Amino acid sequence: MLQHRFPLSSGLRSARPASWRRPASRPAWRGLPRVAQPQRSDSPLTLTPKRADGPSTDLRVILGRLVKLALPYWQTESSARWKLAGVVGLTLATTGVSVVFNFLGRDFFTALSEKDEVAFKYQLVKYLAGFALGIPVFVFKGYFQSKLALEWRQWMTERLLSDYLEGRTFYGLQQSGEVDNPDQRISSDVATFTDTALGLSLTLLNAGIDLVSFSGILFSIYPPLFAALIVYSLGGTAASVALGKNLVTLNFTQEAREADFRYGLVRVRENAESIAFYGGERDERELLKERLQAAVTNYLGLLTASRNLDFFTSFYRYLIQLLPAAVVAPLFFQGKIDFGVINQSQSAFNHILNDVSLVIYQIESLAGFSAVVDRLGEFQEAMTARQEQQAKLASAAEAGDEVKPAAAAAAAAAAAAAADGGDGTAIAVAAVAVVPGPSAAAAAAAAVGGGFGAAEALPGIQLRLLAGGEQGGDRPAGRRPLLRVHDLTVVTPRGSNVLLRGLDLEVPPGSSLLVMGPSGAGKTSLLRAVAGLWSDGSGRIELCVGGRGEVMFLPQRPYMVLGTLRDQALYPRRCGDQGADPPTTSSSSTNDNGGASDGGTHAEANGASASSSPSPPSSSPSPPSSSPSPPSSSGPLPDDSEVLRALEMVQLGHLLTRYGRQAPPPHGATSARSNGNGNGNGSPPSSSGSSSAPAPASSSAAAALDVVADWSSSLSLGEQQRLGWARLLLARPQLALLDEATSALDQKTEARLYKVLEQSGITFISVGHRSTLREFHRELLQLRPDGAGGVAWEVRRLAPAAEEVTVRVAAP
Ligand SMILES: Nc1ncnc2c1ncn2[C@@H]1O[C@H](COP(=O)(O)OP(=O)(O)OP(=O)(O)O)[C@@H](O)[C@H]1O
Repeated sequence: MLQHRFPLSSGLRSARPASWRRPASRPAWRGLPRVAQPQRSDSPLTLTPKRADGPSTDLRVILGRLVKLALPYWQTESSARWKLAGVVGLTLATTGVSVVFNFLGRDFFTALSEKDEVAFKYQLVKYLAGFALGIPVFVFKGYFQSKLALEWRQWMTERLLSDYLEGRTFYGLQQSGEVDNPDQRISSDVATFTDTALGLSLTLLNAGIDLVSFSGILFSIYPPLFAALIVYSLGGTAASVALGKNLVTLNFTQEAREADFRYGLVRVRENAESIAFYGGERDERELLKERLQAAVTNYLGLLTASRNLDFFTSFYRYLIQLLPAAVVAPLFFQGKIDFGVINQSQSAFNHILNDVSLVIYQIESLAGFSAVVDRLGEFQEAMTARQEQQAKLASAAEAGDEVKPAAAAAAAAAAAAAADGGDGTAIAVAAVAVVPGPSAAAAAAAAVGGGFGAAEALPGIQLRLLAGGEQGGDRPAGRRPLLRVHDLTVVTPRGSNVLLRGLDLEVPPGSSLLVMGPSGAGKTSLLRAVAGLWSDGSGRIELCVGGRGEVMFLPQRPYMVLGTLRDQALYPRRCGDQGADPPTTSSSSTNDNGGASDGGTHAEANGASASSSPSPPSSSPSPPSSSPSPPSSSGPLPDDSEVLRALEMVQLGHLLTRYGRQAPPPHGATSARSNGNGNGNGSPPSSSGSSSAPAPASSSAAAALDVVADWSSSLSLGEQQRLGWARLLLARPQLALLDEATSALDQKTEARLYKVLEQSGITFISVGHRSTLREFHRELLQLRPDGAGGVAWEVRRLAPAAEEVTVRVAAP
């Protein structure tokens, strides 16, 4: 008899790696890949801290997550609803075809038993015709179902991706370690989810209709047989649910262990050179073996649990095989039914058994599926919580809420006290507040107790992106600070350690600030806070720039993207979305400070520090005439001539020669984006690209821009740093944050790069250890241990050297 039931698996699943699948011979396995639980945080294999509980086994939680994950696609996409209706129609048709086959089979076997050759031939033809018409229904149903699942998967993956990459959620999740292996969840778990959710829903629907159709048939043949079947299958279902319960946890764990193993291999690939230099192969092998062992051990547990369940399901399945024939046979012997009816009852019986025993046969698939639902639900909830938290901070910043007035008042009092003490050098003083108030109390506790857990009461750092007129009160445009830091306390993620406390700072447009201090003092963390990456702590950071794209960060080891040399130079402007997405800001508007340097004077007293910043030195440069003033980070993409010029300016011309030789033959012009410009006069690249009279870019140099290589391993660190500087010159943000961005360069190159940067009019803040950096900056923020486990800070004016003066200093 034709078996009409199609398994849940589809083409999608077969595209996934086959590792850890159960042996194909095992009958109960319907192909769902194993899904695992997050590891306990005490596991030596844990890459990031993970939640301490396991997967949820609460049916209500799982169902709630299932609905939240599944509904949006069908609610949003009307075309998907139509397609689903089509697939449901085909599913119903398969049941209809099954019923027809059931009757065809009855007549076929009856004709056979009656030795009626003519009737037999006729029934045979009818049966074959039924195959010809019915089988395509099954095939098309499977095809369209898989196609719809694939479309759903694409939609859902794109949605998760945009949530993940929006508002730097990916960074926050990585820092907090809330969810393990997000990559696995986005790629493999979504595929499993859509594939199974659709397959399972249709299977359930099919089973329901099937049950109704064949119950009628079986009931009409022999009601006691029908009743026995229902009792048998319901009892079996209850037993299999009890036996298969721990499969959810085992599946959950398996997925995480496999992801950890894979991630270990990826790290070896990404850090091949360092590992080779260290000769760390043995350690890597041991680590990978440990991870493999963890996956194998869990899988053995999974196999054992499946084996035990299989004992039950196999007995259940095979025990019942003879029952219908045995029960109905007496009726045949009594001549009450034809022989074909025995076959028909067997077929109907199997159908109903499959329908009612769905849970038993699919228990392992269901266990895997609920683990997937749990992982994806948890992931989505973590992203939503993070985005809500960011939105709250942004709206608090927008409302201009004063987060800690008590602390500010205390700081002002401390400032006054220090001024009374009068040591003659302190123009402004900031202090850790010592009056009651959540953040003040936490900061004070941190100062005394080393900071662990102390930051929990801090309300978070407010980062505001201001319109030009908002900041600086009645100060004229162009004299308002580009960056203003007010009473800032920075705390490491999860509040484990308080770093800077009560920092007050102003950076005027066109100015430059050098941040120095011992390793671990919190220099990079300050930049993270300014860039909006860290929001744990308290205080306010105001950026008077045109958008988030107007702040650019240059790390010590620049990120090398996959792609061409041009892609490297233009990163992250390739997609033309710069300036968008300012999630942590209160307002996004054009800044009237622009990139122009006016030597902005800051004499404003702020609430916390009674500051009276002196004017920046008179030597502060006006933007050089060769350097176009407005920032272009939101302008059109630089063309090839500008890219070439920027690379020349950061002394990477040799790359153009080297890669120009390897470049593929030019296609038409040098490049679609090339305009043949390139003046090579050493001026910063112009966003207009037409104001200068450039020499034509050599075609081989321009062709070098199309070369694709593994840039992070084929360029030296110094070259990568210079490429980072080229990015900066091309993006021309209003504010650049440079974190030891010249550490791998010789002093001559470093001096040249800073000169070009200063000429460009970009305001910059550098973090560094070399004393030679002082000559390229106007102010210095010096961090040093305060002797009580915290960090004291001091702001000094640097140039001209003879007039160096302390501008602000933290109170002891
Ligand atoms: N993601 C993190 N989670 C917890 N602590 C962190 C994290 N990142 C940094 N820290 C800690 O915060 C402190 C300050 O780090 P930061 O990178 O700001 O120091 P730094 O002054 O830039 O040091 P260096 O000069 O060595 O680069 C260090 O003690 C560091 O261990």
